[in-house]
Amino acid sequence: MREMNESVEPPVLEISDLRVAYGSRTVVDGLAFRVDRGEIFGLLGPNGAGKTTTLSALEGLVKPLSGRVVVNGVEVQRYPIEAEALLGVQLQSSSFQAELSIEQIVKLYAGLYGVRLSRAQIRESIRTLGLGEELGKRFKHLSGGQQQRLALFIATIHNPLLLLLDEPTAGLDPQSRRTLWKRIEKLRGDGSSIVLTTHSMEEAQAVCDRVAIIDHGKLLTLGTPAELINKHKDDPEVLAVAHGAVTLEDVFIGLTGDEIRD
Ligand SMILES: Nc1ncnc2c1ncn2[C@@H]1O[C@H](COP(=O)(O)OP(=O)(O)OP(=O)(O)O)[C@@H](O)[C@H]1O
Repeated sequence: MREMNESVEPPVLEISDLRVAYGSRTVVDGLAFRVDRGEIFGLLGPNGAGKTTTLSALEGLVKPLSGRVVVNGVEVQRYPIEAEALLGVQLQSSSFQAELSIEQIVKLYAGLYGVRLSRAQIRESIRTLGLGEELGKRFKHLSGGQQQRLALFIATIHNPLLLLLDEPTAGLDPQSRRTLWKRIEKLRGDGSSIVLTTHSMEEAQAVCDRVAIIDHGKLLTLGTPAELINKHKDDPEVLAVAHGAVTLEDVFIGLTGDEIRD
């Protein structure tokens, strides 16, 4: 029982009954979950499950058929500008201006977000990203890992409360993945909450505090990786795909099936 005077922190993100359709096709179908302060929350699902669409609705980029998205008490649909200031979104590499240098890109986005950074501060941030040597390099000439590191930095330049990352480690080698995870965990340590998608169940099991597995736009299960393994380890569909100790990947495949999605 909570004490009467105990203060309860509002969730950083709360979505309820979220439904999104493209034309007549409903691709997010009644999703509901909450994310607390300092959580790394994984949104998992096969190709086409509705993960990116859900993130787009959280960002206010697509208009839901129904449901509410509330970021730290601010309803995204009603107060998009206020909500945007609380959100950090990692842009795809293709969204950056390929011909600009790293320094120009940092300056540009600092300006767009209204963050005042001196030239020395910009250079120092770029150095701490491990990109000091690449200061004048054009974005298009950076490696995939360097581009992802820069994209994560830009997404967090205004210290957002909630960070939305769509497959942040896709296509990266193990070294770059580790570096990026360390940065994500540091951001969590500094007080941000993170919602991310990944197709790596191993990563999700290792890094996410809680995960939601969705398919066909519907929530199938939600909890810490250990809770989900415990809850589903005796499901016949999970046992059928497990080799030895049940993993989060076994739970994922058991619940979503093993047929390939388009
Ligand atoms: N702009 C769009 N117009 C019409 N249909 C779309 C659009 N964007 C996505 N879809 C469809 O909506 C469904 C959900 O797509 P979404 O990109 O949200 O899935 P996802 O879980 O992120 O998949 P992936 O893991 O492949 O990135 C898919 O069937 C997709 O083809």
